[in-house]
Amino acid sequence: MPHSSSIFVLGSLHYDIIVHGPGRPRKGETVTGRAWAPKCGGKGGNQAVSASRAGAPVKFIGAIGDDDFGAALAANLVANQIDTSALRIVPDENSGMSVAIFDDEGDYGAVIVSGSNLRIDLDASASVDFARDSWLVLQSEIPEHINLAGASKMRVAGGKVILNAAPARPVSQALLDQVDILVVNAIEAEMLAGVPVVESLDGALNAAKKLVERCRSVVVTAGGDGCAYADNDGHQIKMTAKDIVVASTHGAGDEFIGALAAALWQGSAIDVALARATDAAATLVSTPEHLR
Ligand SMILES: OC[C@H]1O[C@H](O)[C@H](O)[C@@H]1O
Repeated sequence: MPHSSSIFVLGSLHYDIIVHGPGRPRKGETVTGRAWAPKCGGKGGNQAVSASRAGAPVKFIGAIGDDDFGAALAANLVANQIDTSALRIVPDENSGMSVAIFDDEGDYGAVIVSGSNLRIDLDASASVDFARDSWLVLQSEIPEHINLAGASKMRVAGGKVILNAAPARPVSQALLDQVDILVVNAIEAEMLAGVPVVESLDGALNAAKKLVERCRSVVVTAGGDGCAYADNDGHQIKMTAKDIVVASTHGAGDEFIGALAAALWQGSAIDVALARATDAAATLVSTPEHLR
């Protein structure tokens, strides 16, 4: 494995506010919550931190506003040994942010405001030096044309591309043609496959087999059950997750993606990489937010 290669995460940074309350308020209602906590997030940021903690060198390509939230998001990347030389400050825009409201059952709903994440400028990031044996990790929280430009550039350089098509939105075939591994959950799989997907290991495998018509290889996650993989060489894997007590599922998919990318960058075979990703997500989900 050449030392010049890295994992590049091109994506979103959000300053997350996590609210724990009795549930989401209805129209016109004010409810009293139990606790709140700030957290550095965004699917891109979370995946970068996960990959770095799993032992890979990570460079982040993104954009923050010139505000305290942006400064905190950048500092969090640096604290996690992530190279921020391709992180741009957009002077006239707010940093991205998200509010997630958890109910007492541990389920949540969230609102994200993209802000500076919509202003990522790949061309202005002179320090983006994609190389052979590198991996590019993308999500669906930034404009698709930026994902497509990044994916095309990485493929030309001879590297590999992972697209976590989250949150659910349509993805063009032009982008999927540049992707080596597509990772989706059941909801995202339904949108991309155009058929209902049952959240179970068998449901995930069926969806992965269907989505291979659109992308070379596909991972469909199935929550606490694990995940399934299929590729256009006919390989299929069902990976069972270990039983855990759920503390919070917030960011579980991101932990999975980061660990998957790190394992693949380290040269692991896909079955080993999926096992590591599944374990990493289970560990995160069983760890209370304040201990992460
Ligand atoms: O996957 C969790 C992430 O999604 C949203 O982007 C939030 O910012 C949060 O950190």
